Amino acid sequence: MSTQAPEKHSFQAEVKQVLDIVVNSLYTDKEIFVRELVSNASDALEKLRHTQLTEKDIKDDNLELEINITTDDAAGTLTIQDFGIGMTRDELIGNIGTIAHSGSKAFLEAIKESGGANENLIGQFGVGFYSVFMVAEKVDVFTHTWHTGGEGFLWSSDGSGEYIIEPSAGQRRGTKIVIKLKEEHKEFSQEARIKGILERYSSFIEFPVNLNGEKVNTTQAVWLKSKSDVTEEEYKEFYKFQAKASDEPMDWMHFAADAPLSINALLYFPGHNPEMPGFGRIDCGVALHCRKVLIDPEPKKLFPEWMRFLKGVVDSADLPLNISRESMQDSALIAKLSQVLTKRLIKHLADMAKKDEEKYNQIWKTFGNYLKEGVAADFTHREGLAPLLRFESSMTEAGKTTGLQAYVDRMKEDQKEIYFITGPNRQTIESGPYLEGFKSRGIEVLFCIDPIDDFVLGNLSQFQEKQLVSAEQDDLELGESNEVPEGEALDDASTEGLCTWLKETLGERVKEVSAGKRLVDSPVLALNADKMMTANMRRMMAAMQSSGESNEPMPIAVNLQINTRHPLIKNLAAMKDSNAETAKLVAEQVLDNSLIAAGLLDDPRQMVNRLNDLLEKVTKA
Ligand SMILES: Nc1ncnc2c1ncn2[C@@H]1O[C@H](COP(=O)(O)OP(=O)(O)OP(=O)(O)O)[C@@H](O)[C@H]1O
Repeated sequence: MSTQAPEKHSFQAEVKQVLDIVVNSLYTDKEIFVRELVSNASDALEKLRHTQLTEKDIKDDNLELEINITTDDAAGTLTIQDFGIGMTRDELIGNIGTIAHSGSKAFLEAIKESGGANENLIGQFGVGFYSVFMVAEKVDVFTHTWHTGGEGFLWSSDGSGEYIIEPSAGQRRGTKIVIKLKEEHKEFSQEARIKGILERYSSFIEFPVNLNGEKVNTTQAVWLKSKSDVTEEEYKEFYKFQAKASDEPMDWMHFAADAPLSINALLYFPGHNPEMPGFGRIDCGVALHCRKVLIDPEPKKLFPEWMRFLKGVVDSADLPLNISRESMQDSALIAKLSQVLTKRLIKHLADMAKKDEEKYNQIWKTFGNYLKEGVAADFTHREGLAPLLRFESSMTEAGKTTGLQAYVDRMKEDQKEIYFITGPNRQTIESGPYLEGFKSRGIEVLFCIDPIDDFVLGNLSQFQEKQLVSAEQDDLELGESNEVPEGEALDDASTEGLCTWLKETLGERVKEVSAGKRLVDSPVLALNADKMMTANMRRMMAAMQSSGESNEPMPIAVNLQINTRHPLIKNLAAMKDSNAETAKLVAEQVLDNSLIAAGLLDDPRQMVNRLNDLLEKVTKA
């Protein structure tokens, strides 16, 4: 028997804030608290089942692993009891008096950012239990931990700011939550109301759920059934239950195999991207089971990092039941599981891309960034993932994409490389000078509009033994143009003279100046002299540096190609001898124009002053 007296505690400041939001504004749909508490009860039973595998001194070991719910509309109460793991006094304080999860702060910020109520947030940040205070006048939590040596406690609160904890003798193992309902929410003490909710939310709970002594769920593991026995509705409902989601899944993959491993997997593509910008990486949301017993709800090594957006369940009868989460991390079995499932998922996507392009495009729009991350970082599956990449290109309509395979299929026989151009959007790429040399030769170019695209293609480096090459690169062999260029070109001597003069005049700012074959309409083109770094990589590195201590612009090395048919270049060739002072200003300006088109001009101030000088000269006449 304990000698501890009732103790009053204050909720942690953050809990008070969370409570305030949860109670006053978060949910319009009050009934969600039932789902939260029943799911906590189920988690507690799951933990107990796991503990039973390794521990001996389990209190009330003969108790059924079940959830008992009772309603009492005369008293206006609802009681949810499980014979699960229970809580010690410290666990009570740690789990439901404070928010131990670092998620609490993120939750509060997410609420602020999203501008208020958002039901998706609650599951993600683990404030589930507190939802009970939307409907409760008072909540009593009676609990006894699983260990025979432990004690029973009562935790009690009206949710306003404080709670009490006192010893409570005669408790059975597990947790019993007695909810005294607010007058206006008495409906939740009616059996019919609760039954309706349980039928919707609890049908997938792995333990019997009894309402006033009658079982309401049909204990079933959807992932172990054969595909033909599961309806579309069941798949969707199971997703909502498993991922604690309120949206519908975009797609799912239900897969069973006996060799090389026994695997049953049900993997979902959520209805939206679960990773919110600014909130860091999410953890893997696919739970690992062994013959229906939960081994780990968020196994770290089950999948490569880029697959973290998936939800669902993997069950393998080959896993030892008592495998610990730690030893699981290094298990060869897990590595094998991971390999089989990852390959299978990639195949699922490849099949979808072939059979249902529209659906695949939707998946690509929402989860494409994860697949790109896979290509960039997952060496093992890079080759499998590469055909799944999608880009706009010079041969697609705006907003439509193409894959690398389709690009290769369209390539002309003499084209050896796959080309890509980086830019902030399609319009900028199309109006820039880089594309014209490709267009005039009928060569397709992929548009890298997402800042990480050229990094991804750089890492992939080749597709079907064809090099992936940035169109900014200087030494491209594009072959002869199909278009007959207009106008006379400068003769060789004048061209050489102009190139030498430009190099002297522009000094360190250019590495080489030459007459280029790529240009059709533009006077000059700045080409990347640095093979290792595209202009976009340079921009990204500059952005990283400017957020650090150094603000020095990164050195630029460009090779300048001139279009010897362009009137501006021809005029300049003459002007350098007749009016050297103005010609120098024009040369500098022409270089800056090409750097702007390349996205390489760091500081436009000098250019603005020079333009003013030039305008002054023009307006004088
Ligand atoms: N019936 C229960 N038995 C044992 N422990 C419980 C029970 N209900 C809650 N807890 C403990 O309280 C913690 C907090 O519960 P809460 O519902 O607020 O968040 P959570 O369940 O961790 O997160 P989420 O709701 O996102 O799953 C749980 O992690 C668990 O440790």
